[in-house]
Amino acid sequence: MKSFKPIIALDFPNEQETLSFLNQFREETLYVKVGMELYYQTGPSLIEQLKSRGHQIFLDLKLHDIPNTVYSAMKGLAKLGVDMVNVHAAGGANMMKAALSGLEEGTEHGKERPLLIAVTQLTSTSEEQMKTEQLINTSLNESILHYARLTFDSGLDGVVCSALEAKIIDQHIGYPFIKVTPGIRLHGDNLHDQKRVVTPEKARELGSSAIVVGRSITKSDNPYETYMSIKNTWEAK
Ligand SMILES: O=C(O)c1cc(=O)[nH]c(=O)n1[C@@H]1O[C@H](COP(=O)(O)O)[C@@H](O)[C@H]1O
Repeated sequence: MKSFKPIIALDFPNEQETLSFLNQFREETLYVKVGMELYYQTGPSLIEQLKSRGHQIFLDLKLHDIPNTVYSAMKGLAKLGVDMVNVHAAGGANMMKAALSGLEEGTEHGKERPLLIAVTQLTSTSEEQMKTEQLINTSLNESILHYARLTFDSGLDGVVCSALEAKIIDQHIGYPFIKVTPGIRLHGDNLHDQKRVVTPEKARELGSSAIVVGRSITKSDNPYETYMSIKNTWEAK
């Protein structure tokens, strides 16, 4: 199974804040996540800078549109040479297959295709919300497993879910299938927007392939030390 460093979510509003945050890490090469907040302000030029500093990149734009649009968008994103991208599994099997074709066709000859994963249920969603707002009348785990199966059958590399669901996915879906898990909180964190949360230790125990950590690092008093301590815990497998 591929092993990933903890992925730092660079949820910043501009390039300046992002680079000054990264400067604290000196020579350390990181796996970073660029999401909508940052990418919509900085676009491909920031991606180039991150690559030139040696960082690996998860470009988290969560595409969800008709298959043709997602195909064309992915074909363009493949040219950025990032390591991982994502879609929403709720877009359906045809959309996910179109995303994969776009990526395959857009990847430069001789280069590796970015990994493609699909969001199952956002980690900010509770079972109650899923039932009342999405009108999905199964358990949260059933819904996540259903989306994970659809993702696997569509040929993608893995899913985004909470580490709480990693085991059930492993039990029902063949390997290798990546479980990228945000919703990571440290003891003492005072952040309450995510609903399905676990600590890095617990995520490791539960079989997560990669943890995504944002504010617990970016808003900490000493981001470098917080990151290194999470990394040490994560790597003590
Ligand atoms: O796709 C994601 O990365 C994602 C999916 C999900 O279900 N939940 C989730 O929190 N994320 C992202 O993971 C990061 C979590 O940030 P923190 O809550 O600050 O650790 C954010 O950048 C979210 O956009």
